[in-house]
Amino acid sequence: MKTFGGERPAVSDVSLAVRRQGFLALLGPSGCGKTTLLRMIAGFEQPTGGSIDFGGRRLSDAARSLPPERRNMAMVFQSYALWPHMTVAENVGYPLKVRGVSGEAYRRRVVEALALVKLEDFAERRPAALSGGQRQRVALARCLVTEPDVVLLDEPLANLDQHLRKAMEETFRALHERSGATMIYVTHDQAEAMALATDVAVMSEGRLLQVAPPAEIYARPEGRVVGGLIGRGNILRLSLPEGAGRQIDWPRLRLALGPGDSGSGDSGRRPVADVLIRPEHVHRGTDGIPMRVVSCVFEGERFALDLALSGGQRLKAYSSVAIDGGALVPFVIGHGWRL
Ligand SMILES: Nc1ncnc2c1ncn2[C@@H]1O[C@H](COP(=O)(O)OP(=O)(O)OP(=O)(O)O)[C@@H](O)[C@H]1O
Repeated sequence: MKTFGGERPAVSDVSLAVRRQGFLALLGPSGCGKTTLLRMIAGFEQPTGGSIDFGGRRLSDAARSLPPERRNMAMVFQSYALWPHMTVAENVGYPLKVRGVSGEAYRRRVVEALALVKLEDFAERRPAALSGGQRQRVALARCLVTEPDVVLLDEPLANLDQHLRKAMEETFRALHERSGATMIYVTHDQAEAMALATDVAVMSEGRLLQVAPPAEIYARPEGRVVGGLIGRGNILRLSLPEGAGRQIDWPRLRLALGPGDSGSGDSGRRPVADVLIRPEHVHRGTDGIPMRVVSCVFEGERFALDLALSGGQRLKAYSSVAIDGGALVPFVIGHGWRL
């Protein structure tokens, strides 16, 4: 828990076990407390309640806190904070100098760290002569040179363009495999989190909502916030019979969407539930129910459809062919997930 004196704590009720050598992505909207949690793990902030342990050792609680330099962790920030007057090799070697490493050991470790991020040929350049992605890789090498147990990354790709982000994702994945470090990665980009992480933790308003591997959190999100944040899809309000389970199949969905309810969910006869429908589970089919195609947008590899149900609720779907806007077409929903 961390309170800065405001009414609501920046972080509260976060109980989280990070898998050793795992890659945990901390995901959530702006201001939800991701950075504060990361800074507490690093030792830059002290919790006002609760505690943080690492490998059986207490790092901090409200009474005391081990200083950051004694945690064997390294943090990479959004702004790379490289020293402009130093070469790439000098920037990377700086943390070793501070620790009193010199001579052959110093040279070997700088070369190894530069090789990890594939910047061996740039050792003598100054940061000003590098691209954004290369600068970020220098910052990464500087953080890995001390062989930290834990690498903390605060939106490290936020300042890069879309193309570079993709390339850097590859770098992160490879680095995670080769370095053996446990990584904790803050982002508000869910696609990035899903692509990189072994586990995704979703936060909202200072609280931890769910922690699970990417495929698990995508298929079985808990609640509207996680369902709305992870992947694409729509949340329908549907009246379902008691004990319908979490995975709702097409016969049940058809009944809930059928004449009478019309998908409005306000029949008043049965409890109303939030059901997440992924676009890849919505298909054209003769045994489907008619939906109005509101728009059909070409996305390169496919068309993205916006569909309106008779009760007014909306669905996304994909199609390999274009469908005229305004057409009334039967669609089947393979299954949905009750949130
Ligand atoms: N030093 C501070 N003093 C007072 N309030 C703070 C401080 N640091 C953070 N907060 C508040 O704590 C809350 C969580 O902030 P935090 O930076 O952890 O969010 P975040 O999820 O990392 O957001 P973003 O994605 O925008 O960086 C916010 O309401 C913020 O205003």
